[in-house]
Parts: sequence; C-alpha cells; structure tokens
Amino acid sequence: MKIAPSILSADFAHLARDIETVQAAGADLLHVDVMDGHFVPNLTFGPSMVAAIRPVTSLPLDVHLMVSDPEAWLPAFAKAGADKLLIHAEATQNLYHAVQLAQSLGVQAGVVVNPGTSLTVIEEVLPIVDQVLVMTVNPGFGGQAFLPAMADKVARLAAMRQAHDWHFAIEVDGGINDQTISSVKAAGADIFVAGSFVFTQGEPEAQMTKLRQAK
Ligand SMILES: O=C(CO)[C@@H](O)[C@H](O)COP(=O)(O)O
Ligand SMILES: [Co+2]
Repeated sequence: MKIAPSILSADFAHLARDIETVQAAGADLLHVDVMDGHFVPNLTFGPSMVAAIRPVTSLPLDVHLMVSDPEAWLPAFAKAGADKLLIHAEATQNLYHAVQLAQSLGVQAGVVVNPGTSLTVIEEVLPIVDQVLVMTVNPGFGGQAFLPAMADKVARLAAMRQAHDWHFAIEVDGGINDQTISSVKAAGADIFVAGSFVFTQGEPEAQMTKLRQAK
C-alpha cells in the first residue's frame, strides 16, 4: 500500500517543514489538491505552488486537478514538476484526448471519478491510464466524512482491472482514516490519500503508522 498525504491539510505557513516531516515519516507520494473555484467551490494552488514544492521534496507529486478545462492546465503543471496529473472525467468533453495529452508531456496520467459518476464513463480510457482515483467524498474540501458506498465502486474497478489484465493503480481520496481505510483496502485500492487524518489529528508519523497497520 502507498500513502499520499494531502498538503491541503498542512500548515501553509510552514509548508516545507510539513512536507519534510511526511517524507521522513515514509510517505510514498505527495498529493496536491488544485481547485479553481469553478469546478469545485474552493480555491487553492496553481502551477507556481507545484514549482515551489518541487525542490523541497523527492516524493512524486500527485496533482489532483479539480479544475474546469483541465487540458488548458496540463502543460503548465507538467512543466512545474508534477509527476502524475489526475483529470476529472466530469471536467472535460474529451477524456481520452486529455489523458493522451498528459502522457505526451512526459508525466503519468490518471482519471478521477466523483462519487456520483459511474465507472462506465471512464471505461474507454482504462486501457491507457496509469491511475484511477475514486473520490470517496464529494470534491472541494478536506475533512469530510468518507462515503462507505464507494468501497463497492473500488471493488468493481479492481475486478475490471483483473479481468482485462490492466495495470493502472487505484487511488482513493477523501475521509480516509484508520477506520475507513479497511473497506477500500480490502476492495483493492493501492494508494490512499489522507489529509486531515495525517496533518491535524496527531503527529504525522504516528498517523501514517496507524494507516499502515489498520486491518
Ligand atoms: O481532493 C480532496 C478534497 O477534494 C482531498 O485530497 C482532500 O484533501 C482529502 O482530505 P481528507 O478528507 O483526507 O481530510
Ligand atoms: Co485530492
């Protein structure tokens, strides 16, 4: 299993310190929540934030694009140093093209589905994507409650992956803690994003250990 702390819940006044803390504590990736105030009702980081973080850490940057018109932003985030660009299926008219564009920029491409979006919407891109992010909350804010019904969605996606011998990673994001992680882990998720649980509910190292040890 891989743990991707979300810097949305870090202390923005001490961001480099918090990133170094989770890297030293064994984080596998760093999750960066980009919100444009249009696709979701919140505003966070742009490419310049990714560029600022890049020299601070050797962790892969897992950039979650909660933006309208993601194709327009892919080149800037790739240039800024993103390792993975995660594109919402709901945000583009041509998901296949957006995935191809991201990969042509030399980064890994992932697709994201909101809780209300069916897996059938992403079926045609599954053979070419590097990652699928199943949202386990409605996107826009940290600290929301996990939606238990999403575990079944992860299980169905993992079954499709196995049936077709596809190789994308399955990531879950939203409301992940040492209790809620169990159902999505059992369902086949590989990467677990956690924001508030890692940064605001205890020492990050101890919190990440709890996630790893959860049954
Ligand atoms: O994409 C999002 C929210 O839209 C997430 O990445 C959150 O940042 C996760 O925060 P927690 O639910 O773990 O507090
Ligand atoms: Co996210």
